[in-house]
Amino acid sequence: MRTTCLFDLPAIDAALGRVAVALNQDMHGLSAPPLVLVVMKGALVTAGALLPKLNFALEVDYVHATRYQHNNAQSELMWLHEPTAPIAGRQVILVDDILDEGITLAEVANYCRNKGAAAVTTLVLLRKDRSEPPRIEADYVALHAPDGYVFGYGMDDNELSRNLPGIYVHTP
Ligand SMILES: O=P(O)(O)OC[C@H]1O[C@H](OP(=O)(O)OP(=O)(O)O)[C@H](O)[C@@H]1O
Ligand SMILES: Nc1nc2[nH]cnc2c(=O)[nH]1
Repeated sequence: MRTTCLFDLPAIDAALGRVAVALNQDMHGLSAPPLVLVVMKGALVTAGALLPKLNFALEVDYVHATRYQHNNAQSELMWLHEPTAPIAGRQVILVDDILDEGITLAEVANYCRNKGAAAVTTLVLLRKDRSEPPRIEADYVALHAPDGYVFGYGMDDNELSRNLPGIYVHTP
């Protein structure tokens, strides 16, 4: 099996730059700093690259929720860490690495709404273009990829390869 690079670092950085410009415009002039919630672990690298491109006052916290083991989706989302920052009444910006079936992002967004978030905005590095639509669409999408398991730039391949400097797929 070979490994093929879908997006290298300059392509990812340029795409994150484009969504940052849009987010900066949309969040300009808010009355209170929004809460950026990073969905661990996959969004760690995306958040690290995105945050310095944002030019408005914001607070950062994280949620750790997972539903993929050994590259396969489980039906249940497992919550490993809930955010500690206050959510009620705030604008929340969810940052995740990948939107696949959309179950993770939909459940985390619902969690925030149930905690009383004033608004929930979603941003993903990569939207996987599957035949079935995801449960939720992201408000900001940096890149699109065809269906197939991707890894690198925070995304794991059986828990490895999150450190790869690009987004990759296995090809026969
Ligand atoms: O749209 P979905 O089909 O729900 O999949 C997307 C989720 O899957 C990955 O997380 P994973 O559960 O693999 O945990 P990880 O972030 O620790 O890798 C990814 O980081 C997203 O959060
Ligand atoms: N690493 C990784 N995690 C995912 N979570 C949902 N889809 C994927 C994928 O293609 N790769």
